[in-house]
Formats: sequence, structure tokens, C-alpha cells
Amino acid sequence: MSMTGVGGKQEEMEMEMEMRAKQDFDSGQDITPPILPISFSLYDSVLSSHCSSCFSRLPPTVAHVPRHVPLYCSPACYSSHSPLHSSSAESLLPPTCPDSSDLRTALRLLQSLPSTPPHLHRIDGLLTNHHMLTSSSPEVAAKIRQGAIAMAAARKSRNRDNEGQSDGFLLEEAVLSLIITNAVEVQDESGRSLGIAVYDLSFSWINHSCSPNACYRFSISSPHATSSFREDSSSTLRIVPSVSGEECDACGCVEHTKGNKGYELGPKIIVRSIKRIRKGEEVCVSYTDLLQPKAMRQSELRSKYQFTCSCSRCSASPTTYVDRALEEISTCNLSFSSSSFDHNLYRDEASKRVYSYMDETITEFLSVGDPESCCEKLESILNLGLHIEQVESKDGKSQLNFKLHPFHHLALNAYTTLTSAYRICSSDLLALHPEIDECQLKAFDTNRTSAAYSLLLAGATHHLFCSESSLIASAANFWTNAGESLVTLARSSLWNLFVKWGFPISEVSTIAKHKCSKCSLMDIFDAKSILSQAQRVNFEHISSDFLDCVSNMTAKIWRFLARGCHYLEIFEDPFDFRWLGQSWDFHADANRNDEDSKFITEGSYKHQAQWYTKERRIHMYEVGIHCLLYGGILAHICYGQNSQLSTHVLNILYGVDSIVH
Ligand SMILES: C[S@@+](CC[C@H](N)C(=O)[O-])C[C@H]1O[C@@H](n2cnc3c(N)ncnc32)[C@H](O)[C@@H]1O
Repeated sequence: MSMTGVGGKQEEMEMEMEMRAKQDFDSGQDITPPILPISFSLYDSVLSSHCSSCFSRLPPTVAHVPRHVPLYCSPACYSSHSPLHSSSAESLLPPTCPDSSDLRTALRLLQSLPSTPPHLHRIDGLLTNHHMLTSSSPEVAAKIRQGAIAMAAARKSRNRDNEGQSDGFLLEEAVLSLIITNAVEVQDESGRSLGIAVYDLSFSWINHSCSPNACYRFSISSPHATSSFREDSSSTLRIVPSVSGEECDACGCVEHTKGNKGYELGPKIIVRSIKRIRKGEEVCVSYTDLLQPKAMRQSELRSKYQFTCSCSRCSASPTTYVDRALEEISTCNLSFSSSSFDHNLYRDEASKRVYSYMDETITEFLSVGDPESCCEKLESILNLGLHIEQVESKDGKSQLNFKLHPFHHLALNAYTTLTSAYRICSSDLLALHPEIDECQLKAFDTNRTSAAYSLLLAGATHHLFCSESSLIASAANFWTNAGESLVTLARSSLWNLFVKWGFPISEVSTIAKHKCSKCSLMDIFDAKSILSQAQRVNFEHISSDFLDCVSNMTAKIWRFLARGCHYLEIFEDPFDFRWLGQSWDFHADANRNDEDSKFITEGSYKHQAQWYTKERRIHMYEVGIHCLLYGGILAHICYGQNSQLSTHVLNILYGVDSIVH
């Protein structure tokens, strides 16, 4: 079989497709309806906890389920999905396949195709990149070939009479390549990865940009769910296919949104604008993590999707501020006097070493689960940096020290991990010794440090978001997390400890009683339509009012939150980074005042309790509310009013408001 197949015009098949806006959009508008997948599969690791058809979470079960047997939440899911599972031959895949979700998704798609589709470069309009992928690297080619062999073997044993089998594995290879090129990872509301899905042209023809004007979200709901968070499926597709800027007549193929293979259920995808988009402008989403520096993004896009990104962010000259910050490492020469020495030579080496050290630490934490050791190791690299010796010169050996800039992408990853590692330390302490006061105080303090890291992460990401607005989804998530940490801590029953010791600490009240008189965040958030409000008031004003307000309030608690943590104490303010120059370096003790030193060194734990005042509790609560409201507004813009993140914010703010333990 030829690569471009029989009877097709090669030129036509090899055209690069893209999607363009049918009309003008403001940021925060759905530009597609919820689109059903044409093929999808859960990851092996969640097969026993999630419905294989709609991806919703199953109630916990004690029954032993054999590996790779799909489970369903309802008869509707069973009848929608089970026949395909049986006919696609996926149960005949060798049990040794590592994670077979790619192969299962490919087998399901294959099942609905004619045995010899006319083209292997595009199948059902979707680009396979087969030729590029199989000629790019021997490893990728081998992986595709092995997968194709396993798929062909499974199909062969299903059709014992070998009916419809071709001699080679080209079709299997092409479909597997299509999955690699077009599949997206499906995540639940908490960001947990559940599996992969492939959508029809209306989504799959959207190209990538590192400064995209659109993002996507998933709608996962069980057919029997009574939840009110159903997506509005009445909206229409408001983007059109185009070839090099010219609208093309393929529109007919994208008008249907039910999934062209007849799936009635499955994780739906919705595309939404995150910037203003003019009619006719290309709509792009991101295929990669936008908080990675340029070199990492480019390398991932090249190896996975076979293209070199030339978007505005990648081709900016000089490199954008955000991309410089994400990889900024300061170099300090500890014992070498020659100024002619080229530090850059060692910078790449240092980056690699720091990367593998952090990667190992985080992987170890996720697998072994030792949060204390993880915190110690990550903070040591953040504080002390990495020393590289062995620099030979005419003056002898030298020692260089490399430190991550606080916005370095590895530092941002470290803040995320430290937030959860400190939180786990706190619950471990409470679970072990719930009755011992010292342990409760320690648990409170580790939670305080966790909240401080989440605030620093939100502040740092916000700083980058101000220069690169497509980072809105990260900003929404990090502000929400920071808000949740602070509000939870302010509501915590651990404050009773200080009351017990005779410190008058009143409980925090309802959200409404803490309405801020200086900003209108709560009104904007409470308005039925946040978005039209946000647009009217002008989003930039909302952001700057929020930052003014939250900075003023945080100034009253930051030292308290950061206390006792060497790295956090370096930051005088988690939102003001103007003091960080290009060649930044820090002296951890520089910002610590006498009061702070006393706090760390002096007296018994009861003596220290005087720092935990009702004013601090209230400020903490109010900062938390501000972060949640702002995170909720951002979430609304990038995910929509009924999205899981917006609902989560609402639940924290109002759902459990009356429950103050
Ligand atoms: C999901 S498809 C997108 C639609 C595709 N352009 C088409 O013609 O069908 C992904 C593939 O599109 C191409 N692509 C996507 N974004 C691109 C970009 N920014 N620059 C160059 N090629 C891109 C790459 O070949 C990639 O593997």
C-alpha cells in the first residue's frame, strides 16, 4: 500500500489544516459545543476506579476485578461501550503491554474504519504523521512498530479465519500514529489524568501555539448523574477549517459534534477563548505545558508532534521575559578570581544536574511517600543551589555555585511539591499524636508553611501571567489552591489550641461578613454572569485592584506565614518581585528582623503561641477569600461558569461556610 494511498491526490492530502474564528470573540467564550470523542480509553491505572465509558468515578468496590476488564457506572454506559470493547480485540492484546491505552484507543478506532482506508497520511481527515513519526527516530519507529504488531496479532486471533487481514502492519501503524498526533490527555476536575481521547476534525484541526488564544476543558458526567453541572450542548461550532488562511469547503465534515463513530457517551471536550479573537484569526491551543522554558517546549513538540514551533512567543527576539525567567540560573564563583572564566559553559551542566536531582526527589516522594525528606532535599537546593567543582584553570581548581531564580520552572515545580509535602507532614503528625499539644502546634506550623508556598507559587505565576496572558489557567489553579489553603487554615480547629492556652481567638465568620470594602471582587464573583461584569469593569482593573488589596493584607501576615522557613523568609513580599534583578542572589538572613529571630529561637511552644493572634487568623482568612474570588474569576474566564474549578471555588466559599470546627 502506498503512503498516500490509492486514488487520492497527494497534494490535497498533505495540506496543513487549521481552524479559524467564524466571528469575533471576547476572552471567556465557548467557541465549540461539547464534542464527543471518536475513540478513547482509560489509563490502565484507573481501569478499576473509573467507568470505561463515561470516565466518571465508580463507587469503591472490594470485589477483585481481573486486570483490563472494563467496569461501567450504569447500564447505559455498558450498552454504549461494551460491544466495541468486545469487537475491537483489545482484550486479546498481550498482557505484557506496559500501558495499553494507546493501543486500545487505536484498536477501537480501527474497528470503525474500512479495512483499507484510501489514505494513510490522513484517516477520516485526521493527520497521522505516520511517515514523519516512523522516520524521525529509531526509538519512536520501534515503538510504533511493536504496538502495531501487538494490535495486528490481537485482530488476527479475533478473526480466526484471517478475514480482512492485510499482510503488513501499515494500517495499524498509521492508526497508532494518528493517536499519537491527535489524542489529548483527559483530566478530571482535580487535574488527575484519566486516559486519552481523540476527537473529530472540529477539535483535531486546531494547531498549537505557546501563546495560545484558546484552551480546552473536559466535561465528564455519568448518564445517571443527578448533578446540575451538565454542559450546555446547545452552543454551536464557531470555528471553521482553513488551509493557509483560506476557508476550505470541509466545513460539512465538522458540523456534526456527536462523534462520527456513534459514541453517545464519553469525555466531551469544549474549546474556549482565553484572549480576544478576531473573525478569521487562527484559533490555537497549547499541546504542552506553557510553564516550561522554550527549549523544553520545542524539544517536546519536535519529538512528539514532528514540528518546530514558530509561534510569536518562540520566535520573539530577544527571548520573552517569561521564557528568560523560566530558565534563569544565577552563577556565583565561590573560590575563583579570574574574570575571564566562562560560567555559561557550566550552566547547562548545572541545569541538567539540578533537573535530575529534583526529578529524583519528586519521584521518590510520589512513590515512597516520605514528605519530610522531600522537603529537606528541595529546600536545600532552593537555598544553597548546586556546587560544581572540578573547574581547572591556570590558578588551579575552582568552585561554582548555581542557584535557581525564584521563577525558574524547577523552582515553580518545587513550590508545588512543597505545598503538598508540608500538608501531608501536617496530617501525618495529627494522625500520629492527636492528643499532644506540641504535635498539634507542629502540625499547624507545617500547614502554615504549606500555605505560604502556595501563596508564593500563586504570586510568582501571577507575575509571569501579567506578561504572558495565556498562562491564565495556571494562574486560576494556583490562586485557587492558595486561597483554599489559607481559608482552610483560618477555619481549622487547631486554633482551639491557642484558645485553650488562654489566647482569645474568635472564630472566623461567614464570607459575607468579610466583604472587602476596598475592592469589588465579591460583587463580580457573585454576579450571575461574572464574565459580562468582568468585561464591563475591564479585567485589567480587576486584576490590579485585587493585587493592591491582597498585597496590603498579605503584608500583615506574610512574615507570620513564612516564619521558620529559610527559603520563604528571603521573600519580603510574595507578590513583589521588583527586587529580583538579572543577577539576583539572596542572603537568607537579610530580611529577617529581630522579632522573627525571637520567634524561632525563644521559649516554649506555649510562649510562641502569642504569635497566633485573632487578627492574624482574620487576615489569613481575608487573604484566602481574595485569592479564591480572583481564582474563581480566572477559572470562569478559562473554564466557564459551570466548570468544576468554578464550582469548587463556590463550594469552599459558601458550601461549607457555616461549618467552622
Ligand atoms: C492535531 S494536528 C493539528 C492539525 C493539523 N495541522 C492538520 O493538518 O491536520 C497536529 C499536527 O499539526 C501540526 N501542527 C500543529 N501545530 C503546529 C504549529 N504550531 N506549527 C507547525 N505544525 C503544527 C503538526 O504536524 C502536528 O503533529
